[in-house]
Amino acid sequence: MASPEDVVKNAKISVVDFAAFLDGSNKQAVADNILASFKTTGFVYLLNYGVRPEQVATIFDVSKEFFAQPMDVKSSAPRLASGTHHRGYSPVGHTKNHGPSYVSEVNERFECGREDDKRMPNVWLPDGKMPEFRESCLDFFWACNEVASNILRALALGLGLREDYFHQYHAAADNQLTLFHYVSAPLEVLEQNDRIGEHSDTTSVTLLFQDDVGGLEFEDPAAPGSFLPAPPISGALIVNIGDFMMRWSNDTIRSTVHRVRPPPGCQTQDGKVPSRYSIPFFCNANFDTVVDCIPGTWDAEHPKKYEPITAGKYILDQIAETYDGES
Ligand SMILES: O=C(O)CCC(=O)C(=O)O
Ligand SMILES: [Fe+2]
Repeated sequence: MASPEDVVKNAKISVVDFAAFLDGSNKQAVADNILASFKTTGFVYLLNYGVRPEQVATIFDVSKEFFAQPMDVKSSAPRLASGTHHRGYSPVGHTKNHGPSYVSEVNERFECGREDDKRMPNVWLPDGKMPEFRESCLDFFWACNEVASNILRALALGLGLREDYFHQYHAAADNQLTLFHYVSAPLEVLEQNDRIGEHSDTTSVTLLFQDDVGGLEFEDPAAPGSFLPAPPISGALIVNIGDFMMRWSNDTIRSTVHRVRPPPGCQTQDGKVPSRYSIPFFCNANFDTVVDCIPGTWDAEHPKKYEPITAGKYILDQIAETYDGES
């Protein structure tokens, strides 16, 4: 794993210690640093973001155990055929890369949300299979929801707004937790089929937990079309802004294109790139609340570029395209 110092030297993403925001000792300075990183790269690394390392380790263990189940077990919690129903298990090949090559992506995933979401009910394993799985996923979902709320408070302060400005727009927790398993595969296969293709997220903010394998890359804001690594840093969470927040901020903060490739110089095992596990948490504004450009992001000289919209309409229109709709 890279050290924070290496990342600061080699990449453009800031590494920010969130402790002084959470304990209230230096909120504004932390908020300003986070906002500055979102404006330049769309990403930030956060240290001391408020989740115990053991809780993160536990969900990675649970994820590994889930993906190690036989296919008939995993498939007994299938993602539904609708392209917009992002719940349950999707095997390798069920998503397409929307980048230049439009090939299948070499990952399997499990997606879930809050348990009382009537529009998109969760899809769990049948009773008796990994009995702790549901509770572990939901515990981690709510831990992530808390982290995201704190980041949105920092973002509001950075933007010169009331700290709870974003709260009312995210109170529904219309969020999604995804467990990803990028399967081990020969390098040639991964050179022709992305682990995850170039995309930007549709969210307000995304939290990304990754193991120590690496391979996440983001588009260099200074050189569109070329990518820089966002390597794992021990104990740090990666946070990135999504398209909805970029639009909401009248394009004053960036949603940056990113992808997952085999990590540069990775050691193959038996000619194969090692598998990788990651856990993104997609934090969305309430699907039913109309939002208009954030105060302070527009004025007579920088008029609003966008009409008011709900996150539900915006996001569902976009994610329907990501799945092939046949499975
Ligand atoms: O697995 C990763 O590192 C990135 C995942 C990602 O970008 C996504 O699911 O939107
Ligand atoms: Fe993403």
